Amino acid sequence: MSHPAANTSSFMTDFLRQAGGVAILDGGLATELERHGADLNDPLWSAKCLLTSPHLVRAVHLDYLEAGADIIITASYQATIQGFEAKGFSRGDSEALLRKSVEIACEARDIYHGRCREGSPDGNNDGRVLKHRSILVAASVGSYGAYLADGSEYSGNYGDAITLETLKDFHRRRVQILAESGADLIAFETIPNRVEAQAYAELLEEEDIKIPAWFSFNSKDGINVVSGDSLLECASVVQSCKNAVAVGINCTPPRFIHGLILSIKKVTTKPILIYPNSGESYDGDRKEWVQNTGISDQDFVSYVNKWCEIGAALVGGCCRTTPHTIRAIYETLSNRSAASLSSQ
Ligand SMILES: C[S+](C)CC[C@H](N)C(=O)O
Ligand SMILES: N[C@@H](CCS)C(=O)O
Ligand SMILES: [Zn+2]
Repeated sequence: MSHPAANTSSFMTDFLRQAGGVAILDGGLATELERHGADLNDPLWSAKCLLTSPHLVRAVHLDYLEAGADIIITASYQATIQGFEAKGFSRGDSEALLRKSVEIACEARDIYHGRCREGSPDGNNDGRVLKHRSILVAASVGSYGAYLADGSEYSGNYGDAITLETLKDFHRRRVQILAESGADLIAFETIPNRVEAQAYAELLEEEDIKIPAWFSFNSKDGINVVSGDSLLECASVVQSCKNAVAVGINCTPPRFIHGLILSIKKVTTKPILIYPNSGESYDGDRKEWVQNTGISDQDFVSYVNKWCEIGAALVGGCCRTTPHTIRAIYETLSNRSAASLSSQ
């Protein structure tokens, strides 16, 4: 896709129109990597697979495309130049690893489009969605708290030493590299506080970043973002950012999403994105999810139509959701468009 800065205002609305009104995001990337045997108990978390198992990252992207995702999110959530350098990589190699996360996702998209061309004309594709369509690659940028690798993205409390300027400097080079990597947009995800959203917005402007971005916050009370900062203020920062093409919530329990969409709607005209986790909670010391607090795919998906009715325009899943979740969202939204067509 071509997307000079001048087109930013219509970038997402055009894409959503092509997708039939609602676009489907992928589900948990790290979750799937672990399910396939990857050990993510590492400061780089899922980005460790860029070093050890890029083929697995590509396979998981493909699984999500075949489940019906229109947008795939790269394995760069916890890929930072600082994190790679701490492992002994040079600056150049660290930057190359960031680019590699995007290359892997673009390869998966190419392979997928090849499979669509070869797909069976009778539509019998072993349960895979092989439908030629525009697919976006979103370059993930996890927060400073994610880099800390202790689950700090669920507290957002960075201490007084971390300022707007510190955060801009922390993210600057990474954002520049990802913006020039061939990705279609940047996904600022699991943003835990207002100052980090402000840092991203200012960086996009200062560095004259040429691709659009989405901003996605997380909440643990259904009212504010996890740090306790006002969601309305956070979403207003995004509303004022001209490169921002969507604003929303990820990695947050599904039961909170309805109220959060209603809040965001009060302060934005931008498309709203929603990709909740399963409702389980993360133990950052053990790098494990605490079970028994989550919900089933059926329960998750039972919320989807309602979220779209009240304004969600991009819907997927975050941690502990899988290609099954995305496939179920795909089915639900297909039934929804069929029903609205037959009632016209
Ligand atoms: C979104 S959380 C589950 C990511 C992993 C966390 N930053 C850690 O390193 O433990
Ligand atoms: N894109 C990341 C988000 C973590 S909150 C992942 O799915 O692993
Ligand atoms: Zn998540």
